Amino acid sequence: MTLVQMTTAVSTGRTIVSVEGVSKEFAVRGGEPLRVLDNINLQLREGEIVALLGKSGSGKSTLLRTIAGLIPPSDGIVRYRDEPLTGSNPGTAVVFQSFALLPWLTVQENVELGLRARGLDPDVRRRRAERVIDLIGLDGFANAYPKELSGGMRQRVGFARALVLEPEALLMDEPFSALDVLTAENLRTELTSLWGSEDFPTRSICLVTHNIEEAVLLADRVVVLGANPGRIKAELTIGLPRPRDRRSAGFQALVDQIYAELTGADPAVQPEATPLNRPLPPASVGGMAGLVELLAARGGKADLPVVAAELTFEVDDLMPLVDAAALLGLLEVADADVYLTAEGLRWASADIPTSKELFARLALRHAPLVRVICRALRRSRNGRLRDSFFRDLLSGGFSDAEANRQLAIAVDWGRYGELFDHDAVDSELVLGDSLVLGDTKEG
Ligand SMILES: Nc1ncnc2c1ncn2[C@@H]1O[C@H](COP(=O)(O)OP(=O)(O)OP(=O)(O)O)[C@@H](O)[C@H]1O
Repeated sequence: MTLVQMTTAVSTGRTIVSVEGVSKEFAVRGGEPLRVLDNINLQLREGEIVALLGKSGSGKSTLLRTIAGLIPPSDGIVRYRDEPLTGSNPGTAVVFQSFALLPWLTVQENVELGLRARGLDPDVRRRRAERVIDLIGLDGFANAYPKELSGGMRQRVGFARALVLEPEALLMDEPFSALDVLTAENLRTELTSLWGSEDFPTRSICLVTHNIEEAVLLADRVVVLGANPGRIKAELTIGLPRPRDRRSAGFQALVDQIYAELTGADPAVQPEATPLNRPLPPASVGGMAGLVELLAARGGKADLPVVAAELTFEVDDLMPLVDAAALLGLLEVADADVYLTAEGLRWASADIPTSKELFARLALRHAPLVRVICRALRRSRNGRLRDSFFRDLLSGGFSDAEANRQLAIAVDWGRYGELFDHDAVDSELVLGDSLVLGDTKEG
């Protein structure tokens, strides 16, 4: 782990939650357990906002749920105010990405829900809920039902429902990511000003995000998790004064530095690549081609935050494309710069048949799921296999939605390389006629 002190030290307040040597494994149907968290040590202290940042699948949500006491660690201990947890964490409340509101209850009833579970008197419940509804800008909506509210207002209810419990530590799992850009930005700003106000009961916030800018905007400390299994790769103190200016040089330097931490290979972990431990980043061939062309037009090298800003995207929006192209060996990442490799340069200037052939070779070499599908199809009787066969294999390590997504990405890549295609009528994958398939080494 690297420890990077950026500016002044932040709060040295008392520890509210302490995560000590926590590991978490999930059982996998018919396979080795999946180790999602590995020896995590982390403290949430009074007076600080901590952002947990990491790529998809690095175990951020699992860590948050472990801190909340919603799932027990396989190893290690989580303490609230020095006491080991025996169930849900009494000092925390969680805001979820999906809002998780009960549609048949009004705003007021949704907000009161957690207080009801704590057995509070109805009058006390009502008064506390009204106060929070007011605080979070929902006054006038107490009797509305969730379906009558916009996404931003629904997430306000999500916040109110957590805050009414007056948690010492507020845990938030990508609370802004289901909102449109402007609404998300407004809510972030409001959260910052609530955090600075005297009547805000919460002493510490732990925010899960995969958005680097959001982490730098909000947090006092950013904890970067690496994947397979999730380990703390780096910890950065963000000492920029609030309110923070995304365009300032200091802000951008931190974004660059965290980007480098996030994409840098973790030398301690070199697992054998399989479809389950090396998922395909969600990027289409067209998207990768666009990125590679853009880099080629700049002489094969670019600073990612600059490219993102020019495209009016955030760096995080480009990351799946960058990850996918890096996985295939089309580009390399060093610090915040991306460079086309020799293969990347060839691909950028190839005619279509050459481009397809090169892509097929790279996908077979570097994309485990593409390789596994090709191998199975070549060994099948007639070059065809039901898609549910692969979906079932993937569901050993992924949710159903993620298994479908992995298969869809593999089909997009396989189709472009003419390695295989999907026959939607018969729900089968069908071996393609790429010349590359004749190369026994790759098959
Ligand atoms: N209950 C579970 N059973 C089995 N595997 C699980 C379970 N919960 C999470 N996982 C697996 O653990 C890994 C980490 O998941 P987690 O949701 O914690 O990651 P994350 O970093 O929050 O990802 P994202 O940014 O995509 O939400 C994933 O491979 C996921 O499929």
